[in-house]
Amino acid sequence: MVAVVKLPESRTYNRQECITFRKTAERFGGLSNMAGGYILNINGVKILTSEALYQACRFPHMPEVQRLIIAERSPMTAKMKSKPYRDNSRSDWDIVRTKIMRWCLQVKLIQNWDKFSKLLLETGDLPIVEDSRKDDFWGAKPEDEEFLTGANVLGRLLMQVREQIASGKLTSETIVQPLPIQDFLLYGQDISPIVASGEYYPGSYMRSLDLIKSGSQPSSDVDLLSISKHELERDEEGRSNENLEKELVEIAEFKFDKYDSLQFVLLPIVEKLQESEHTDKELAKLFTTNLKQMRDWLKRAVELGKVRKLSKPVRYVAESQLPLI
Ligand SMILES: Nc1c(N[C@@H]2O[C@H](COP(=O)(O)O)[C@@H](O)[C@H]2O)[nH]c(=O)[nH]c1=O
Repeated sequence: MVAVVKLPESRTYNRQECITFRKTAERFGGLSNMAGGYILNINGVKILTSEALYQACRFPHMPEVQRLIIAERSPMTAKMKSKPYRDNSRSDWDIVRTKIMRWCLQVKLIQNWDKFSKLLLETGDLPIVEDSRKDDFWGAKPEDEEFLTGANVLGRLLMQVREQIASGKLTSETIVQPLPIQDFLLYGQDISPIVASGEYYPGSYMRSLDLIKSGSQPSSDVDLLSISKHELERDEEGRSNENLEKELVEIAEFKFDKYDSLQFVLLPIVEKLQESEHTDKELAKLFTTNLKQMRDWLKRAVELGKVRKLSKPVRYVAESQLPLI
């Protein structure tokens, strides 16, 4: 069955009454996905522009193509890199692309809060329009000197995000949740919740995904913890409630603060170290993060008494060999 995608209606904008942008060097050029200076970090992967992120989202099933796109320094070249593979974009691309674009903008905002929120708010309450020579879906095309016509979906999403800032729905502390769609992946791994600092939470996060997908979006660490509790109740795999209760206690004892959200990070690392000892380099590779980030996490795990650091050579092992789950 072929899904029929309803296209948003086209509108006409008077240039004099709008904020328009075409080139990134213009006054409001930072609103463009092509704008540099808004670095993103997804699952520990540095991505130079929201354009590269958006294009990479086409290919969750082709991590090698994602790598080609993300490796490009120029956003336009990143977009060009995706061109030969476009026919292989995820099969529901036309249905999900607008949601994905909104998510990309939210990530751009959260990880570049000061600069991007300021720019968005400087647009006041004027319509925002991407002035595009050829794209009247994301932008609007000039009719003449005065008017532009198009669906202007990017401009409308930017206005939505602006509204979310003004209403306090989005703040610098917001955790942007991954979209509740199938195969929302970067380099073969589920995309994790996004925070300003770019820290990410592999492993245990997976356990919350079913609930996110079922429509119950966790909004805080507390909610995510309670998800583990739900999981606990509906576990049918023979895992005893007692052990799962223990997991919850273990998680709670990590004493997270708002930015830590360490339950997502440390638990899988500790689990790994219960199987066997590992060096920090091995762990960084296993959890696809950089060495510095992994060392920070290990330091914290050692402080919390969950992991022991061994020397000569330096390696790590879980303090407790008891299964957490
Ligand atoms: N077509 C165009 C821009 N449009 C941008 O391209 C992105 C969407 O790409 P896609 O949906 O893959 O065609 C999105 O960020 C939109 O704003 N930008 C530019 O500088 N120059 C262009 O020629």
